[in-house]
Amino acid sequence: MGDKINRRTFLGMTAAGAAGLILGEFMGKEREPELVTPATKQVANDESKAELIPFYGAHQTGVVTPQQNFANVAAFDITTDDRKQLQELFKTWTEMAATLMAGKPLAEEPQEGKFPPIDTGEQIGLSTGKLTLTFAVGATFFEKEGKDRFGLQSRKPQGLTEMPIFHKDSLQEQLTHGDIVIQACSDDPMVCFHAIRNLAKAARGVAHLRWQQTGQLGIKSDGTKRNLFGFKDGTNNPALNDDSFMNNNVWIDGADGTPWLAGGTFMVVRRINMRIETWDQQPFTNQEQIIGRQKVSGAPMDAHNEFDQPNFAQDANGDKTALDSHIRLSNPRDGEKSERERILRRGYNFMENLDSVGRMNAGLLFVCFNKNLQTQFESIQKRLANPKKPDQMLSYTVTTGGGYFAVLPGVTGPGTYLGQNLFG
Ligand SMILES: C=CC1=C(C)c2cc3[nH]c(cc4nc(cc5[nH]c(cc1n2)c(C)c5CCC(=O)O)C(CCC(=O)O)=C4C)c(C)c3C=C
Ligand SMILES: [Fe+2]
Repeated sequence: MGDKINRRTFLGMTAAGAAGLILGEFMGKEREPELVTPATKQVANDESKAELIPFYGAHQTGVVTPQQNFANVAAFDITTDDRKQLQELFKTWTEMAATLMAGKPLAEEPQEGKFPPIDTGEQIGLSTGKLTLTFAVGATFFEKEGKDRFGLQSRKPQGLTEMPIFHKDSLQEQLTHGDIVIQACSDDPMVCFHAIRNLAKAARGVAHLRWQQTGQLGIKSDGTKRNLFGFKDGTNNPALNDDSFMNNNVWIDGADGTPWLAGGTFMVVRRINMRIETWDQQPFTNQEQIIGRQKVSGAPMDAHNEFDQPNFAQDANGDKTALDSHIRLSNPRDGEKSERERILRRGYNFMENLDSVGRMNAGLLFVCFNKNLQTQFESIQKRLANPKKPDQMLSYTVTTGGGYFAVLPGVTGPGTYLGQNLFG
């Protein structure tokens, strides 16, 4: 950081504004020869070997990006009622996200000794681990307790509500909803943490953290990863390069009635605690019946290989795949209707300390993306949580948090920012 910034101005600004100014200066210098310190050199060397995920594009990253091994999902409550400050925060976050995903520090080193560091520094020397940052807004961003908070109420996407309470849910207020959510994913959990920490730091005075949830997958070079029930999870997800699927089922287009959201999608987050100890007492064959797939191979109950399709039409009574098994209720394969309902899942396992009664506090941070919350996620979820014929798995899970969010369209290039069409 040079001496160009008037310190009094810096100290008098909101943190978000100040960070924006500093970043703006930093970003503006990108084309000039950079000061290469041992720290930046180390990052550059590592990144030349590793892939960086490009920040700019029609869609945000972290949706169809192949899953990294770690996630940190953080929800924020907005604390200002000043629309301009909020808009400035989104500009700042845009620059920060572009910088972080490019593997660059948020401030040049060494930083000014008289002031708190701009960049907290724990990522120095680490590869970004294909860091992606995905920004989304909740229903209360637009309207809270009937109040049009920022003059944006009329822009609230149709169908964006607070996440309803489904049968057997036990939502905890401090783990649920939020005005804004940021999903950070990377192959290094420190990189996820660093990103969320610094984005939260830059938001001081404008928004503060409401909840934060980490998640992880087993580190495995290829193949479908497993959840904490020990089953392959993600087998029948759509292929990430299936553009036709993504355009039909995931990406929102202008025709959806919310032009500013074209290129975005809806994100569902469900923090689902799994009753690991109870599950572990279930016989092997029961576990397979509950899920509706073979445990080791991941194949359907009536087939041999993981990616074979089950034939439910030939198993009307559920002799092979139980009618109330998880996969049969999730996707009954009823033709066109089932195809239209399909979602893109991108969840992570979480494993925390014991809960207050000594059980393992572990489960699935379920994340999915879809074009229409009601006709896709909710339609599936209502079948799984139908009190008259619930998913068998519901006896082993309880959802304690999460929310519904609208993922903003991508930032197409420098000079534009996240949510520009929303504020504009
Ligand atoms: C409402 C959506 C879903 C929730 C919530 C959910 C929770 C959940 N799922 C598993 C484990 C598995 N899910 C599997 C498949 C699967 N799950 C959903 C939806 C929700 N799951 C769908 C749409 C599907 C695909 C069904 C299909 O098309 O066949 C599987 C099987 C392997 C796979 O295809 O991924 C497993 C295993 C857990 C443990 C869980 C909550 C804790
Ligand atoms: Fe599932």
